[in-house]
Amino acid sequence: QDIQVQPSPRQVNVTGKSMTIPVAFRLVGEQEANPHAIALLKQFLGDRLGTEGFPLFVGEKGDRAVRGAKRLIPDHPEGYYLSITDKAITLAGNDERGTYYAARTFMQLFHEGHLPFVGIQDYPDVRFRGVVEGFYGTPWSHEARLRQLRFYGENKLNTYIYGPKDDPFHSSPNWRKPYPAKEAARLAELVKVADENEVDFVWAIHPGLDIRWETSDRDSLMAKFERMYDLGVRSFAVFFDDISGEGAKADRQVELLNYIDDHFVQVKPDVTPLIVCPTEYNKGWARPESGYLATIGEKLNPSVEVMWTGDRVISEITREGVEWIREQIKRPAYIWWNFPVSDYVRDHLLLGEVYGNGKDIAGSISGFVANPMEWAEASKLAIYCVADYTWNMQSYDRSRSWHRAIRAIIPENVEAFTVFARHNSDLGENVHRFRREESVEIQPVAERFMKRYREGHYDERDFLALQDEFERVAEAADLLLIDRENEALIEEITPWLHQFKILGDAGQEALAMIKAGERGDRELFLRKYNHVKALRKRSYELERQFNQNPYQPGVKTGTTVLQPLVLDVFTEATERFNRQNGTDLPLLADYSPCKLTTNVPQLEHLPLQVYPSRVHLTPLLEVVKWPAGGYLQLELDDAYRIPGTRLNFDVKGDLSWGVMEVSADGETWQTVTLTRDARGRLNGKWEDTPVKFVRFTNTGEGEQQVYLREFYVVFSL
Ligand SMILES: CC(=O)N[C@H]1c2[nH]c(C(=O)Nc3ccccc3)c[n+]2[C@H](CO)[C@@H](O)[C@@H]1O
Repeated sequence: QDIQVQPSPRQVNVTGKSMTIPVAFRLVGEQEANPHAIALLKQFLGDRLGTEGFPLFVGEKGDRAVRGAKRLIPDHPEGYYLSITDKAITLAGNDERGTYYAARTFMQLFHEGHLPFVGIQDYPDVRFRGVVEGFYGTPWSHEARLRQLRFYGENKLNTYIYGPKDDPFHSSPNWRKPYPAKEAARLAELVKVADENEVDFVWAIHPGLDIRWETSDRDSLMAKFERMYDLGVRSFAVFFDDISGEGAKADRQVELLNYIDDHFVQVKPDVTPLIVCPTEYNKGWARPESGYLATIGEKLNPSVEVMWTGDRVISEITREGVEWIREQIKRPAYIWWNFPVSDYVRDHLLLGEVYGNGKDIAGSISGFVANPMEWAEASKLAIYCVADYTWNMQSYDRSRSWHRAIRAIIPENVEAFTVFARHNSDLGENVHRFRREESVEIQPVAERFMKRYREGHYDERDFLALQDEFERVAEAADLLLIDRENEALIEEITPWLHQFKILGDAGQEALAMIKAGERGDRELFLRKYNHVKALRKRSYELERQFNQNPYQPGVKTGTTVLQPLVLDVFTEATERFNRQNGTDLPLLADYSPCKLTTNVPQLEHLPLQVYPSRVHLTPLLEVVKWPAGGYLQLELDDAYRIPGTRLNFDVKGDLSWGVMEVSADGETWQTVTLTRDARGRLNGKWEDTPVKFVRFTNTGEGEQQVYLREFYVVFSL
């Protein structure tokens, strides 16, 4: 009998027998047991609960109701013993949270009108498990946070750290100020719901950007913690990440932290250990010569938890890595795992499996919290898997957990969401060089197909497999776009679903180009060719319309395997068509809002990096010989304001020989004033009237030799 419990329990003894769910239950131990566990059971059992009925014994170790199970309760924090027999049900916690978790497990055992006869002894590997809302970008909404806390209760996660970088009352400028009444009331509600779900609501403060090491700021911080305590907060953190200067000084930080610990945490009867995110929070940044970590290890009160992101800011957590930091800080590290956070790849969704962290780290860490995406519902896939991983590492199975997560999050559209998540998991190139697998199953088929297609003899089975995958992509997008069971999730991912639909259609049409070309059906080929180009333009327009942000605007999907495959098939099929028909159809499927024309030979084939609201010329390493009268012109697909142009030719002295101009019609031109910044770059802007053309011309007498270090144009409607 497959007992499926999330997270995977440690020890399960099944008899293979079960009973029909009793029509009535009788709670025994209600007065002594964890009231949240009792409330949960009452809500779940509803009118099955009465004074008569099948006995359900609930309580903590030492309570009368479960004294018979005392020896069977695991002696671990949050551990529990659960037993279902034909005589009675026992839910016995080693502590209050253990009882709550026993109730959560009990609820999962109801299956198709039956309850299995089972004995479970269970407890978590990692002491503190959960989420740190610690990303840059739009903080989660209040409703999203409420849903998160209930999700953590369902998945035995016991920690939520509130630390959104862009909350001005968490960080600068208002960390010293109390929250306004409305925000304060919302935080109080979050604390209440967290408590009901046995989650520690940890309020974090991020003072380091402008803290002054004076009594006044220390008192401001203590006062803020008192305000948060009045709202019900019983767990606190101080984040010193991503700061420099005065705020980054280890001895000052330690002095403040020890003061808080001594005069607030240790004084209050019900506050959990203080947590700090240090400034040197990963090994890549740790500088032994700075003595920063040594100061933390030697001088910071041992009761203070110290966070750590691993060998790098974004990295997999290894046994070697956690042992190293444990030596430095003289205590087990409290892991801040930067996944599935996507605030540095905001155009991507990270919906893939949770993998790469050691299964042997439990004994060397005190906590493990995941930093999620700004997309709260979409982050639940990874959070569900982190709950499974941190509860029972040895039994963690990345694929099993991921599939279960999808079924838990969107049970009515499992297949469609599985297809969608499979192709939305890698980050693409990024500043942290952190990558994830994507499109794993179809990748070898795609690679083999393209190789053999280019060689002139692809396998029809590969063709059909790819066609089937693109059909599934298109189907999945449409099914999910009409899904109403998890509207909050669909609302978050809708831009990506539209992009996914376009990808599915474009893939099918690109493959149809191959068949049309093979049959010599020119008319059909051209129809498919034009359809793919239209789809790519729609994709571009969608990128400009949704998810606009100053960092990675736009909507990327299938970027590791499927998108490149569409472009490769399109190009190869078009090249063959051109050869067979003596035509010169452009080979690029990608729509570009910008066309480059120039009479400077070295710039003729310069690739453009086109983003939803700016276009960059690819820098050149060699010297560019720019003749007198030489020009470089960008023609945009529409009329735009040009809030920013920048060029850096790395030339000393002024650029009096050149002029930057704009035009609405390509006939009448206006000069753009360029000002040199501290780094010698020339910046300009044109916001008076929308223009379609931007050009730079050598209006001097002779050839100029420059380095094309940087040339970009920012445009906005
Ligand atoms: C501890 C930590 O990761 N802090 C922040 C953080 N900091 C960084 C940096 O890369 N910080 C950095 C890099 C270079 C120079 C200064 C700061 C990444 N992240 C996370 C992912 O983007 C972000 O969500 C998080 O708030």
